[in-house]
Amino acid sequence: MLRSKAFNLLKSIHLMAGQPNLAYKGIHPVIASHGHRPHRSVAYRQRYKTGAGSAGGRSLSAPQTKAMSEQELPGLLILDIGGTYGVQENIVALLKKHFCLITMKEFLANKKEMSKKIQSVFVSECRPTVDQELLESLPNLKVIGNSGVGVDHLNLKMISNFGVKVTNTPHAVADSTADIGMALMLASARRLVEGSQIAISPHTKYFAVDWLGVEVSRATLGIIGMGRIGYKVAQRARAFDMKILYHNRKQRRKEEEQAVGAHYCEKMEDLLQQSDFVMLVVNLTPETHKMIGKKELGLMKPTATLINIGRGALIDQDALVEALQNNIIRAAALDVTYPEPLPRDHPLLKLNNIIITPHIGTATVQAVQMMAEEAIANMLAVLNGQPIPSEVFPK
Ligand SMILES: O=C(O)C(=O)CO
Repeated sequence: MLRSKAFNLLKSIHLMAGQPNLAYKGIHPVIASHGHRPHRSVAYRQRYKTGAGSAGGRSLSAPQTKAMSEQELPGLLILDIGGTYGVQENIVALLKKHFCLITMKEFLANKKEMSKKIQSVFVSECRPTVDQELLESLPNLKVIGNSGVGVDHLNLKMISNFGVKVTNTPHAVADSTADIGMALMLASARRLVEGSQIAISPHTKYFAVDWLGVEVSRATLGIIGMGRIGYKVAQRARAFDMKILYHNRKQRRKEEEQAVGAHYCEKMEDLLQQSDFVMLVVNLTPETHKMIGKKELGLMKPTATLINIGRGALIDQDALVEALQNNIIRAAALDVTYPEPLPRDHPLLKLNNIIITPHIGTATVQAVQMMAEEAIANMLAVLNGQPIPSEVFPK
């Protein structure tokens, strides 16, 4: 119901703007209009009322923003500027067009005054997060804008009890995360990391036959979680002539299934038994926690590879270590682990049939920019009392 409402909304926006209707293809106006260029389309401005073309509501278009002093803009709490957890300078500049930025340090130094000003918090996936103490000290907080799709680091129920909304950025992350899934699959299949290490090592005598890989082309890919990202993975896999299986816990996706020629497996077990590559693309919830354990790994082919671009805790890592050590499965390729990063003495790091990347699903110049834009649009919608493009609700 909600999905179809959102779909119709996006559809009408595109029609209004005289653009081809991309919404049905899963292409969000932000992404569709931006590509690699930081340019806002009319559709984007109308939709999110951030540009000169916006009408009705409180527009934060360039002239109005100019007229407002920084102090008049709604206060937005960010962790920091720069550094490991901080917001990058270009994103700071973007946020500053619409908000009066307050860093955590500034907030803590002057809690009394700052707490009244702060109406929104900008958080990044998996970063130090919003706890009860912080919520209690922000009486005017209305929205937490998460930059990223996964919100498992936020206690949605508790936040909602404070009357605060949470939003995420499912559209902005989809392409880059699907790309990293493909990159991990290809890298693991063709043993790219090992190959690179050998090529740059002092040994000059090496033979490709010593580290044969497996082919991705025409192999069977089992996608667990055919949501927006899973579907994008399937679209890419089609170009490799892969046979695509998928399993969704709740909802069969017939339209997407037909569009990419995927086969639905009602039972995850069937997918695990038949796939050469199994890719996890699901959110972490109590139901999906450790959904891949000893039993599930045991069902996979000994020649199969497990790829995880969801969250680390979807997999029982002890069981994975055992499976990789005993060649129960061929290999694993993980963009996510728990914790992140893994302790340096973790047994997963001692294996040679694994690739681990440091949660870089959305680590592209474009995705970071688009996530910030989507988060801004969400937060402004909440503050302006407008329909919220991507709100996340507690279960
Ligand atoms: O958007 C997210 O939550 C991600 O983790 C992408 O890698």
